[in-house]
Amino acid sequence: MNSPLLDVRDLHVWFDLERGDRMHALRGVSFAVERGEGLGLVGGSGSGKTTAILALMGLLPPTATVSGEVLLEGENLLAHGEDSVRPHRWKDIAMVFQGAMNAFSPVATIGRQIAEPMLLHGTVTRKAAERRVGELLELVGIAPGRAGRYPHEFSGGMRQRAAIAMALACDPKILLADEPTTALDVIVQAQVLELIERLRHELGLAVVFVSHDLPVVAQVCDRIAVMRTGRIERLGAVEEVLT
Ligand SMILES: Nc1ncnc2c1ncn2[C@@H]1O[C@H](COP(=O)(O)OP(=O)(O)OP(=O)(O)O)[C@@H](O)[C@H]1O
Repeated sequence: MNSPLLDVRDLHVWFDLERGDRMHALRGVSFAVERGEGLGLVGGSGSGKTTAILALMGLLPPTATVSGEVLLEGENLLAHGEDSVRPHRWKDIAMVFQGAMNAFSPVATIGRQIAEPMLLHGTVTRKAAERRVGELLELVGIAPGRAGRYPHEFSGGMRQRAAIAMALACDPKILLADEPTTALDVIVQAQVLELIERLRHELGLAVVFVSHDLPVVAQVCDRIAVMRTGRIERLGAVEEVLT
């Protein structure tokens, strides 16, 4: 009964390259994440961190072949391709993309961009979406009144908070955050880390925190997985891995 929230088993990813070559990017990755837990995924450039979390979201490009199991509360998101993952994407498992703070369109307000996915799903009225945007902004420490502002009126740290708010729109159980503090200065980075920490505690949100920066990850995670060339080389409590 006590199964983990997320249980990743023997995950492999191959990318088709030109001339029929294939690149074996993930080579049997296994890890579990408990409810409310913070797991850090660290490793150098090209070690497979982004590939791993895109595989969990079912968002790899069509050139990718995936094998293994991604069990979310016991249900395998890889069982039947897109049909298996679609009902859970954003609703149960959500992601903040690398560089998300720079991914907002310059021509629409932050509030509209956060509301857009909710309106597209057609599950909420415009009024309810507006209310939810206000709640989400408040949750990440942005005054709801700022929903009508444009991205260029926000600092980098605020745009990153807004990107996190957007990922939380459907109240997921687990958030995958790809380098959420890279490109922020040290003080703002600390504020975003603090936010993620608070969300974990307030919402009982599990977080997979992807970074190349071990000390940063150590601040907000319970356990750390160290990746190298498509494999998890070490996995353990923060103190264990740091020593
Ligand atoms: N679409 C793709 N087609 C071919 N190879 C890819 C593709 N995406 C990633 N790769 C390769 O897979 C390996 C893992 O890349 P990935 O982006 O997951 O690493 P990463 O650990 O997230 O690195 P970074 O910290 O630089 O983002 C790399 O060798 C990369 O070149």
